[in-house]
Amino acid sequence: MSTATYTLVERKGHWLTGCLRAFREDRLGFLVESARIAPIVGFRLGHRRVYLVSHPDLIRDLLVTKHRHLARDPLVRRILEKTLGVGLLTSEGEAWKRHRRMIAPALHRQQVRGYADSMARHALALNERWHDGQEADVEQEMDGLTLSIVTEALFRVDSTARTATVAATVPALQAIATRQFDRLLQIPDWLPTPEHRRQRALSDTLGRIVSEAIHRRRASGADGDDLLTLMVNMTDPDTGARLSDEEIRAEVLTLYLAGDDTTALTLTYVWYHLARQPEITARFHAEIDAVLGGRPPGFDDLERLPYTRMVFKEALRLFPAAYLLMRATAEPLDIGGHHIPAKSVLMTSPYAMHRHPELWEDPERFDPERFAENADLGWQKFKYFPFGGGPHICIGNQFALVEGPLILATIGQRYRFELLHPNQQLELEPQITLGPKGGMPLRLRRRTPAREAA
Ligand code: HEM
Repeated sequence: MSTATYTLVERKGHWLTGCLRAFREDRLGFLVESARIAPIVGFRLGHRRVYLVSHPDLIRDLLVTKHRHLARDPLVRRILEKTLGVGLLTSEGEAWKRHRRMIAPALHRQQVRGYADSMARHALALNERWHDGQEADVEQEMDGLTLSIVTEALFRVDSTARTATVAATVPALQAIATRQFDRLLQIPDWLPTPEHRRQRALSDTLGRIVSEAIHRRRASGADGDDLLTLMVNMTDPDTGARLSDEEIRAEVLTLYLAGDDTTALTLTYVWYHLARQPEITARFHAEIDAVLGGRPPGFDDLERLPYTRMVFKEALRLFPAAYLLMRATAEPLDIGGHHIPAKSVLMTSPYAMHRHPELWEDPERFDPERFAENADLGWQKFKYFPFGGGPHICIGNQFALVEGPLILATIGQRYRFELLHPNQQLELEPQITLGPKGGMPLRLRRRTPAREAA
């Protein structure tokens, strides 16, 4: 735990709204600028008192050492709860601990190994569907791909029938939650607005699919290895209790919401950068061609694809999908030698930290070499934390770290990507996650991998 005193600077804003306007108009700019002002920057967003923490030692305090004194941000929690119910992203205290303890083994790296073939198979199917010269919104394509992968990991045997409904429902629910996050004033939940009715209907549709699938698993005493069957059969190691249907339903929806577009966005940014940087693309192609020689990759190939993994990690640095982590203080708290009052919001931004000039050389450059095995990183934990840290660290991080490189290696063998025009620029749109504004239109070029395996 850090006991030193760190500088705190107050950002003054409008007497009524504080820094709300700057935060809404250019959220990333505001976070990056504030992170460079001081290790702790205090400001108001409307009536909410906020502190942005931007020093690795203090981020450790926030996520690890002092996590017991902090809760999820109540606004975020309320919006998510309407969509998901009470699951890993919305529960607190003992309830959260119990769910985490039970679900973590299902997403352990050795368990994820069992999903690797399906990850590559779905990417191969996309290769077959695409054609040379096609112009595609790569963000949408990656989103569809990761959605079908999560669906199969969750439902396995009966995933195909579910995919179409889920594919229409999950993004629509995500879009509603995003709009609600961005709103200055929340509309009371009990008001039967068209948006609330649609949100309820979509959530019910998904809930029905999950409930039917749970019912089938329970009725047949199924013994499969999909996530749903694992959840149905799970018992709490301490108490022997099982998850209820309602709890499983919430966890399935949570895994969809947290696990689908985060990975899809990271992949989207990789393809964008490969389209811009031919030297990196050439090295990437050389590695996958040499290691795979045209065959689809499997879990055991990952170890022999270090450059592919480095490319994925660098995209997670420059474009961390979870660009802003938030906590709320239930009681007064000391952070970095300063008194933080109860009911304040504490934030830290992986996006701002991953681009901090005091921590990274030439931080805006996309350079996978930073993650080379023998590179001298001068590592400080919490200078790079795309999956967060501490007890709430992303439970799907091993899933993403297997899925991402496997998709890159499968698609990279058959396609390369081109910008639609040489001065095509990327504009970011920070919502719940960090997406590209207007999608990611790119041209697909079919390629033939070198045949010989190393
Ligand atoms: C590149 C992909 C991903 C990124 C960048 C990412 C990022 C994160 C981050 C930063 C957190 C911590 C949030 C906080 O501390 O407030 C988190 C939590 C979480 N993530 Fe991920 N995630 C990714 C993929 C996934 C996948 C594939 C799954 C599921 C299959 C998943 C499920 C979750 C869940 C359930 C939590 C809540 C954990 C808890 O509070 O105990 N994520 N993720």
